[in-house]
Amino acid sequence: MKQINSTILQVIKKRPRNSYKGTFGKVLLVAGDAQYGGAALMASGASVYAGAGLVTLATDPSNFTSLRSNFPEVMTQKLSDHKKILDLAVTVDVIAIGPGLAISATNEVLIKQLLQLANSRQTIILDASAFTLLQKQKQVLKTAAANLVLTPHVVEWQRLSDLDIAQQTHTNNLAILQQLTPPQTFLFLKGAPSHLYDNRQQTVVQNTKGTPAMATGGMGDTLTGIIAGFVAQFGFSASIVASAVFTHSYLAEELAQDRYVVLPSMIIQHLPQFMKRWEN
Ligand SMILES: NC(=O)C1=CN([C@@H]2O[C@H](COP(=O)(O)OP(=O)(O)OC[C@H]3O[C@@H](n4cnc5c(N)ncnc54)[C@H](O)[C@@H]3O)[C@@H](O)[C@H]2O)[C@@H](O)CC1
Ligand SMILES: Nc1ncnc2c1ncn2[C@@H]1O[C@H](COP(=O)(O)OP(=O)(O)O)[C@@H](O)[C@H]1O
Ligand SMILES: [Mg+2]
Repeated sequence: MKQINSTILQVIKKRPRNSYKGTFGKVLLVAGDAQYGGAALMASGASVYAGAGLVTLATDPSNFTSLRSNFPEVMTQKLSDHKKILDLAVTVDVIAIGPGLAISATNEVLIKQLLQLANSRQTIILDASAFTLLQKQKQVLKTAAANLVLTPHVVEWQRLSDLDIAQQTHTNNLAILQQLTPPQTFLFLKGAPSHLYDNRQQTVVQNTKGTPAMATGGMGDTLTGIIAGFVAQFGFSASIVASAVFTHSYLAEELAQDRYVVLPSMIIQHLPQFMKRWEN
C-alpha cells in the first residue's frame, strides 16, 4: 500500500510578502459543550497555530473565558445562536464540526443546516460527536455540495458506517464511503496506523507516522484544528489533507523522542516551528 511520506510537506508554502490575515483563510469551528470545552479549545487553538488567518469558535459560553486566556486569537460565537452561526458559516472557507459537542436535538439540526448550506468552494470537517449527530440523518452527507473531510476513530466510523471494527477492511470502507458521501470526500480513519481514503479516486494511503505517546484525550480534536488550518490557507486537495495528518503525527513522533507522552497542547505549541522548518 502507498504510504504518506515527508515529500507531502511541500504543500507548506513560504508566505508571500504582501499577504495579510485574509490571505490565509477563515475557519468556523462548531465545538464544545460545557463538559468538553477542552476539545473546542484544542481544536481552535490548533487551527490558529497551524496558520489559519481568522478563526471563530461557536461554543458554549462557559468556554469563553478559558478560550480567551489560552488562545486570545480565536473569536467567539454562542453555540445556541443558530442564526448568527449560519450567517457566519456562509462567509468562511472551512467549517469544522464535532469536537466536544453535546448529543442533542438542537445540535442535530445545526449540523444538518450547515451541511445543506455550505457550497462547493467550502470545506466541512466532521469529527467526534458529529458522527453520532449524523447517525439518524446520514442522507444529508450525500447531498452536501461542500468538500468533506471525515476524521472518525474506529468506534465513530462504526456508528456512521454500521461496520463492526472487524469488518472495517479497506474494501468495505471504500464501498460505504461511496454509498454515504459525495465524491469530494476524504475519510481519515484514525488508529494505529491511520489511513486516508479518497472517495473520488477510490484509493487508500497509509500514514506511517504516529506513536503510542499520542494516546491522550484531545489528540484527535487537535488534528481537526490542524486540518482546518491547512485547508483554510493552502486549499482542499488530497495532498493538503495528507500533509495535515502527516504533520500531526510526524511532529508527535519528533516530540516523543525524549518524552514518554506527547500532549495535544505540546503539538499545538510546536506547530509554527515545524511548519517553518518545512516551508518551501
Ligand atoms: N478535553 C476534552 O474536552 C476532550 C473531549 N473529548 C470529546 O469527547 C467526546 C467523546 O469522544 P470519545 O472518543 O471519548 O468517546 P466515544 O464514546 O465517541 O468513543 C470512545 C470509545 O471508542 C473507543 N476507541 C477510540 N479510539 C479507538 C481505537 N483506535 N481503537 C479501539 N477503540 C477506540 C474508546 O476506547 C471508547 O470506548 C467527543 O466529542 C470528543 O471530542 C475527547 O476528545 C477527549 C478530550
Ligand atoms: N498508538 C498510537 N499510534 C499512533 N497514533 C495514535 C496512537 N494512539 C493515538 N493515536 C492518534 O491520536 C489521535 C486520537 O484521535 P481521537 O481518538 O479522535 O482522540 P480524541 O477524540 O481524544 O481527541 C489519532 O490521530 C490517532 O491516530
Ligand atoms: Mg476524537
